[in-house]
Amino acid sequence: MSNYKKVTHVLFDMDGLILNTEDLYTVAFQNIVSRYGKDYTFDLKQKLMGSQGHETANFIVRALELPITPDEFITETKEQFEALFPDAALMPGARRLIEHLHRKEIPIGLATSSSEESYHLKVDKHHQELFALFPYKTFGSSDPNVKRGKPHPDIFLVAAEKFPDNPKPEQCLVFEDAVNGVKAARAAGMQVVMVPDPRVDKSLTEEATVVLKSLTDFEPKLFGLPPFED
Ligand SMILES: O=c1[nH]cc([C@@H]2O[C@H](COP(=O)(O)O)[C@@H](O)[C@H]2O)c(=O)[nH]1
Ligand SMILES: [Mg+2]
Repeated sequence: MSNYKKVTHVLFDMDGLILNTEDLYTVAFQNIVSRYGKDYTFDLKQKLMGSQGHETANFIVRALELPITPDEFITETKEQFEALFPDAALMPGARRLIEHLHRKEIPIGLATSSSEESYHLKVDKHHQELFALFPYKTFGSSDPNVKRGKPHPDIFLVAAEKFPDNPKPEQCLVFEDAVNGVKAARAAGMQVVMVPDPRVDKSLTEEATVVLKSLTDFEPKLFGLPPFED
């Protein structure tokens, strides 16, 4: 018997999963903390991936003992993001999977911890057509219904409620790159396909239902979704 349960709806994380914005966050944050002689290590980054903007600012200012306020940190990030995010590239396999599910009329939703403003910076220049395929979008840092960032389940529960036919959590499959995102999806009662950064320690990927090196390796049939035809 298969360990995987059939799903009918799919929710996508964005940063580091559809778009390679994680490398850009690393550059942006390193540029800022370098001004104060600090390092934005992967260990610190992992703790922040999936959190909301204000949570990130509070955490990083405290963790690195920066001599600025969280609001000042947010102001500094804006300049970096405006320079870096418009040229964000797609992750391998993201376009093929999203277009496939759309073509097969599987309901898909976006569940990003980004703000709506940050979403537009990342998408408007090069990726509008692809993201137009998502009829339902949830922006964690902008949506008052998403009270807490990942690893809390709030965002996936709010995102699932947007589907008009009210799927149960177990009918939803989540795609995530981050440890906090996987925890959030599991806490919401959903199965989750994880495509982690290769630097993530294996012991931190164990909560995922499936762990893949790339979205190109995903087999929809495992979860009762229509197979690729190419
Ligand atoms: O190096 C970082 N990556 C990502 C984040 C946070 O994670 C969110 C993206 O999470 P997700 O992939 O779950 O949408 C970003 O909006 C940002 O707040 C961060 O703070 N630092
Ligand atoms: Mg992500």
